[in-house]
Amino acid sequence: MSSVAAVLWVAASSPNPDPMNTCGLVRALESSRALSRCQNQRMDNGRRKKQTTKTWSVMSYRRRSAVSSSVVASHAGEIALSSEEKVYNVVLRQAALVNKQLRSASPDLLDDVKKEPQEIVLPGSLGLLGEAYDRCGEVCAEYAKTFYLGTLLMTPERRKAIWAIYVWCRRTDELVDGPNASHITPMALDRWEARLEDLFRGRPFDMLDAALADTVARYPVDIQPFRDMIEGMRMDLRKSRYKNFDDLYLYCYYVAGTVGLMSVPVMGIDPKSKATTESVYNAALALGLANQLTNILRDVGEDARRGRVYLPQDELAQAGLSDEDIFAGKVTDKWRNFMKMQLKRARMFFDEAEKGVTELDAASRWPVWASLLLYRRILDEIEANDYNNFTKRAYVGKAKKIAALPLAYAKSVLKTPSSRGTN
Ligand SMILES: CC(C)=CCC/C(C)=C/CC/C(C)=C/CC/C(C)=C/[C@@H]1[C@@H](COP(=O)(O)OP(=O)(O)O)[C@]1(C)CC/C=C(\C)CC/C=C(\C)CCC=C(C)C
Ligand SMILES: [Mn+2]
Repeated sequence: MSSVAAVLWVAASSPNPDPMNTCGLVRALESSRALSRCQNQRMDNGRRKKQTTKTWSVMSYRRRSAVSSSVVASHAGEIALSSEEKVYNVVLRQAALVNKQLRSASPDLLDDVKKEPQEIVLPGSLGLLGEAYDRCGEVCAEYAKTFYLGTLLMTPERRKAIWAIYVWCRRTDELVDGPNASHITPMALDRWEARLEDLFRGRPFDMLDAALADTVARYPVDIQPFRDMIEGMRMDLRKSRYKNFDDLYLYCYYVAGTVGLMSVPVMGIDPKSKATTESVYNAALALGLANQLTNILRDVGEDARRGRVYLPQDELAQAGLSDEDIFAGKVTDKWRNFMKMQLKRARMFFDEAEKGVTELDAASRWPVWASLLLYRRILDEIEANDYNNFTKRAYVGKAKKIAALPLAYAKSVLKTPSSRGTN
């Protein structure tokens, strides 16, 4: 197994977007990923590849609720894929990449999984990769303290990789949500995507990209969810209304479901798990969707003040509501009833996600349970605010947050794959 050298080149004057202003001079890093490849192979050894069959529970809820059909017939009579089906193809692609890793008997399994052998070239002085990961950890600790603490339970290799993914997601979000958001154009997002393609080819642009380049070379992480998150940011630039849930589903997948698909290849699946790889990825997707739906329900007033209504227009109309009611911001019975339905759907996605957390590698379960419980609590707070999400921000207080942590820990140790069905 060869150790790999990597180059990180950064031009301070480059036109490339740099959401966290980390551009510096040309740097050189070297990484030896031989050891981690072996560890990585071990992590899923013993887990046999399983038959992939779709679990349709959330989808069937959507069918029952007649919010939108799964397959949409176009005017020309062609069958167009629904958002769920488009997204499901990405789930299958990611699950296939992981399964390919499981099947591979070669110690150089990742070179086998990835289409071409990875060589990250970082000219100049060597050995800065550790520094790059440390910086990712600092960013993570600064932006998401609880989550950062949770990652400390993971193995050092996995924790660093999750930090690198977190930082890339945060930087991507900052492009459209950060202080320079008003200057961001679709062209800037195209450049950000070109940087992404480069880092997946082992040509990172800066230090933080180099950490991610190293991560995606070590773990079976597909590029598509990353491309799709950028697509979500493009969507945010060009669109401020969602005609139905199918439309909203795609947006939620782009900006949050993708995070689940990026994270699980690093977090790992418990070798004792009897679940299919695909079902675990579906659960990861569901947690991202649940989080984003919750985010949308919490921020209705704030978004309206920015001229944005993420709630499905057809469902608003069915409830006898319109954008004007949202801009007026009055909590009426119509609004309460509408919100009850929205909360119910978000909770169904959380329920779907729970099935998958149990299947994760033991050390990864706690941070995921903590994030799930804390985010789901926001829905309870919306209820406690009598559905006033126009002027009150649903917030989980410190005491409730702290109380959720041991509960998350208990779930992560008591709900194990082998005791599934009994808990
Ligand atoms: C353990 C854990 C939570 C790991 C995920 C780590 C990770 C890579 C997080 C990246 C998050 C991020 C910066 C996303 C960018 C887009 C974004 C901001 C999405 C919203 C997050 C909430 O952030 P916030 O409340 O700060 O929102 P504002 O920016 O203020 O508007 C999202 C709502 C989505 C985040 C989505 C997740 C954390 C998905 C989690 C799913 C998994 C980790 C998969 C777990 C596996 C199973 C099997 C269930
Ligand atoms: Mn945001």
